[in-house]
Amino acid sequence: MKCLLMLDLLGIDDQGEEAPEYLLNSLDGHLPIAGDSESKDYQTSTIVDDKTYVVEISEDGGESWINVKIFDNLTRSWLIPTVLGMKPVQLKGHSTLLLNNGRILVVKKDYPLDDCIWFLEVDTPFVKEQKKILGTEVVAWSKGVIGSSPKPIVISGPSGVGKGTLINKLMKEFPSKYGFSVSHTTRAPREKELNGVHYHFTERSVMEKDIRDGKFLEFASVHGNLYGTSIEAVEAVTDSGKRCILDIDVQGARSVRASSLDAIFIFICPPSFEELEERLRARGTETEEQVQKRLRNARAELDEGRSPGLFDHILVNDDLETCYENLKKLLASDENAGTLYQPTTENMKVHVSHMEYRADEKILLHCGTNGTGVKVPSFFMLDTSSLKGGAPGRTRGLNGYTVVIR
Ligand SMILES: Nc1nc2c(ncn2[C@@H]2O[C@H](COP(=O)(O)OP(=O)(O)O)[C@@H](O)[C@H]2O)c(=O)[nH]1
Ligand SMILES: Nc1ncnc2c1ncn2[C@@H]1O[C@H](COP(=O)(O)OP(=O)(O)O)[C@@H](O)[C@H]1O
Repeated sequence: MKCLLMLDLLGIDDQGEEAPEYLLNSLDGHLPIAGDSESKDYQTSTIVDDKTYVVEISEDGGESWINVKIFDNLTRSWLIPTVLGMKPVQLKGHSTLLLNNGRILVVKKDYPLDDCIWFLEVDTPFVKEQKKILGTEVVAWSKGVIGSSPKPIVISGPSGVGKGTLINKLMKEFPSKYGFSVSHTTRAPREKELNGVHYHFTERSVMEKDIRDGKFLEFASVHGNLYGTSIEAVEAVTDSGKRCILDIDVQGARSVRASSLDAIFIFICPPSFEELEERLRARGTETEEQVQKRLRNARAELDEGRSPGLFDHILVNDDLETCYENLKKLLASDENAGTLYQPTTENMKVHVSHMEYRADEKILLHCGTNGTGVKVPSFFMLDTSSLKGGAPGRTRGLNGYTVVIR
């Protein structure tokens, strides 16, 4: 059984002949763990170069969880990888299909389309980078999202330049369009700052553990405190259909640039260093010592911010209203560059039972039942040709359409 499935993935059938037209990996092809016919445990295997990635579901007492292990076909030994990202839960079965970009498509059995598509990244740029950093085998999960999403906006600039002021204006004028990524920080709250609104104010030890557990898209030590953007902070805003705004320092912007998050990067400059100093003092939220530290750091940030390749746009915040108008213009032109695809919810109430690879990065999903549980054969063509993002967040940009068989 196991052997058969692997041959399927290679595009060869059990007669040793080339599989026609597409690869078929049926959800009915779950592999009961050998020697335990009563077991509700399942596994699928996918060969990528010298390695076989085994995704297995274990069930116990109504709970189910998913494990990934790797068989090294050269050394004939098992490897336990570091697993990053948000993983699927409550699986009743699954099927896997190798895509050509270091990702394995994992489809949960008997779930609606908007909750059944997952990606296990095994050889993407993000995973390669993490392998180097961690020195272990790495795999990373991300949830697939049908339809495109508005691009997040990263705003950086030295302390006191007016980032918060500009972002507040934008959120006030367009509350249903923009959402703020609430960062975590170890710094103490300022007067009037609310936990969960301006920041998640966090103990350093807790934040360090969450960083180790892979919950952060980026983090940096800024002015002596730890700041970081959790993956969920960004994805929750984007999932709600809003354009996510990140107010992060230049180091954080660099990390996001290197991540899979497809964002627009804006750097805010002061008209002069003297003006920056004046604004920072006039705000009156920092001690003199803290002001001095922020000003020292500002010089380096201004140099870095202007370095080529990091920021897409630089705005000078001299007159506030002028800068705000320029920011709005810039965001409007960027918005128009991409058309948003939103599939109808009707398409998304079906339950998937099989999948087949077709040409042009399209995958045909066989959907057995409709939303009311009535058995009606239906098909959904999943288009993976315009994927955006990926682990450790969401894989967005999936397109699709129902297929009518006449
Ligand atoms: N890398 C990173 N920087 C952040 C994050 N949140 C805030 N910052 C940056 O940390 C710096 C200090 O922020 P804050 O203490 O609120 O003071 P402010 O700069 O005077 O507004 C600013 O440059 C913020 O952009 C984050 O999640 N990640
Ligand atoms: N264009 C501007 N001209 C004068 N003061 C400004 C301008 N933009 C912001 N400010 C003021 O400067 C101070 C710092 O702005 P803030 O938004 O808190 O900066 P940041 O978030 O970048 O640290 C605030 O008191 C704000 O009211």
